[in-house]
Amino acid sequence: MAYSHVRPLDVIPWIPKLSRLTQENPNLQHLNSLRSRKWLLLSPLILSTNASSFAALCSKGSMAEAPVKNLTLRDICDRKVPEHILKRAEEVGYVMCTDVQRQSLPVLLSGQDCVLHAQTGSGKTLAYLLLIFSAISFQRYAVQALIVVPTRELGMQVTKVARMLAANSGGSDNMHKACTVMALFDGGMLKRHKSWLKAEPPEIVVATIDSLSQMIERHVIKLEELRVLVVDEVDFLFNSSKQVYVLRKLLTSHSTIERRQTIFASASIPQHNRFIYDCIQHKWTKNDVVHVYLNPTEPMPSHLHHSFMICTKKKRLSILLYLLQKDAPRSGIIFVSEQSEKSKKAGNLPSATLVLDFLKASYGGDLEIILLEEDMNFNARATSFSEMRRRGFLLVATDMASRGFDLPQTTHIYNFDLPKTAVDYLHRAGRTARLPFSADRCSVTSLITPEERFVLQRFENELLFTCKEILISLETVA
Ligand SMILES: Nc1ncnc2c1ncn2[C@@H]1O[C@H](COP(=O)(O)OP(=O)(O)OP(=O)(O)O)[C@@H](O)[C@H]1O
Repeated sequence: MAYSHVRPLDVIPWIPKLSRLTQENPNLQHLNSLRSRKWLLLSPLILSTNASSFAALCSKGSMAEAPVKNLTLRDICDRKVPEHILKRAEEVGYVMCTDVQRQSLPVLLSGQDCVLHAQTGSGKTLAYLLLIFSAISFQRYAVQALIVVPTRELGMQVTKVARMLAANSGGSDNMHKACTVMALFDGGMLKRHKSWLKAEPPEIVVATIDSLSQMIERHVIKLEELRVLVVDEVDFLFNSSKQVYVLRKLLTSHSTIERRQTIFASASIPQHNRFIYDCIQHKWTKNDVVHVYLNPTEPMPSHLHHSFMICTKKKRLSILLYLLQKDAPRSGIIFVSEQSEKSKKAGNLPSATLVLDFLKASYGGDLEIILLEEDMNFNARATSFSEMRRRGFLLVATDMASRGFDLPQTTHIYNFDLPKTAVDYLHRAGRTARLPFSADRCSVTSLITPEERFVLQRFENELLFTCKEILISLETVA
């Protein structure tokens, strides 16, 4: 079901619309009864469509059968998003709306603040970028949209999509100024950015919190003209003790809710009702913020297949090799945990090194073996990232690769080490099954010890999925 759960507090701005609709149309009378309940289920998209189509949806009683399912991006964005941006989106293959785009774009384009809460790989990035292109002026030299991201790699991806859409924004007649998108990530380029920001401020900035805070402190970036603020992977940023202070300041002191539209996006917002309450209380968003919440009963894509294999720590490497040979992934990610201080002191090798060295010595397949972890320097990380985009890969990575990475050719995820939390599991799993209209079955396989079975079971209960055990005779594995 594609409805959003909204508390009475959040629903206040919608009530007049609801009562107008029910007066106009007797089919909707039963909705009145909902008002007396503690929870109200309603869809912002439905409320923004006309009364008769709303009635049709209600009488069918299911969004799955709704006629609006086949909307194109143009149906929703026409005359709101500049024509050349829409054309460009179509050229690169963004024609039909994904579910989250269908539900959120009417809300976003109406100017309301929004919490975008939908599965990994559902297309949240394009939804907020289309809003940005509708809200900024291409003729003004000022930072008008800011997208805050947790990692440089996610930032590079968002920048790439934004630049792709903005290509040709200057128009063939050269009459208009082209829209510029600045990537502001830590990594030694900040000097050049400083002059750029002063001389010719870009319309859109994509930034990590650290670099942004440096630019704000030095008064290099000016946010007076900010129209749209997007915080991507919002739960991650609010959870990080390093980032949360700057983020709060950005939301309340460096810009104000009256002048900007605020969008928070993530596939996981634990205690989302509490979060929305906080958004309003702390004035991170306006009071009528809309929570667009898709698939609450299915937080992960349905075409994802989950399995696990029980083995001892000693056997894990050879089991991993066995699985890689059996699965023959198009591309795959092997997630390992960061090494603990205790393990470092004991002189053990980190999982990342163990797996990398083992695969380099024994894999023998066609895929490129690549490492990506927090401790790598900027250049090494950038090289790994661009290599992954060029060919099939087996990426060995810590959880830094679990948020927002969009590598659609990834068909298999392996949890060499089990993630710490269900939210981490969800984001790791979300690095596959990312092609919105594909029916390919992708998979997540966890290698666990017998003692870890109950942890995985807890994730299954929390994320509402079932994990199947792979049973093989361990003797068949070298
Ligand atoms: N309308 C569309 N038509 C076709 N492909 C789309 C459309 N919208 C998005 N995509 C593609 O879907 C993939 C996932 O999109 P995106 O990265 O925005 O997901 P997300 O919701 O931000 O996921 P995550 O929560 O993991 O960051 C991308 O490869 C993107 O190009």
